[in-house]
Amino acid sequence: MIIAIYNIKGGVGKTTTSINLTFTAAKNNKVLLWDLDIQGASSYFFNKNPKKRKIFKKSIEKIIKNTKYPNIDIIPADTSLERYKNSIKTILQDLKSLYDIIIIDAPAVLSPLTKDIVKYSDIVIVPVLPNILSLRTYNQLLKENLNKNIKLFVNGYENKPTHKEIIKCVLKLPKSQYLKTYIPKDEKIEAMPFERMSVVEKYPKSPVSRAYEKLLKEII
Ligand SMILES: Nc1ncnc2c1ncn2[C@@H]1O[C@H](COP(=O)(O)OP(=O)(O)OP(=O)(O)O)[C@@H](O)[C@H]1O
Repeated sequence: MIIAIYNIKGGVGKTTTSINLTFTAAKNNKVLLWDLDIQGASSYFFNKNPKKRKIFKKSIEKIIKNTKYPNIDIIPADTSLERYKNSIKTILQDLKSLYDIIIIDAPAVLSPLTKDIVKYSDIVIVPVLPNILSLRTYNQLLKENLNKNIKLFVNGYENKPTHKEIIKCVLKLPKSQYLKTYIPKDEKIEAMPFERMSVVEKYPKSPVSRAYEKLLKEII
């Protein structure tokens, strides 16, 4: 199954979600995390730096890196994303035969590449912050009509009136457009990059880790 984590808007939790879902999924599945964001934030968690790579000189399998986690492989960030032009569909088909779950950390732009990722993924999950503007950007993405399985979920939820209002707005959307699991705002998440560790790994029984488990279940 290919799960793309994407939003046109930046800073909404795409990398945070990619990393934590990767570790959650890896408990029972062989997982590939493909860091398609040139900033390389997901790669950073595995001590990998973005590279300029000539993908067409090598098959996709050759650029996959093992990690110290037996169930997690990664394709680290690549600064020359134009190399994937017109080839995403075939690449994803090839990768699908090698892994149970492929998680794509996609960049916050609406480009031919991200449109292809959205189009050829089995599900696109869209982290939205609990505010109206974030919901509005999600609608912009839906209007592109790229995939019928594009679902938002709220990230960074706090138990306060404005956030409760946003949840009410989400629950009024057609069921096909949202995941009902939301991820709470948690300081442990902000600390993740300091230790290059996911919260799921470090605090497996915390409410936020349980929320990621629930989110993955809902996705699958
Ligand atoms: N649920 C959460 N609770 C607390 N902090 C969070 C949460 N989700 C994300 N953050 C913090 O918000 C910031 C942005 O998150 P992240 O880097 O995952 O977003 P992004 O969408 O990948 O950003 P970019 O568009 O720059 O790639 C980070 O500092 C992260 O630690």
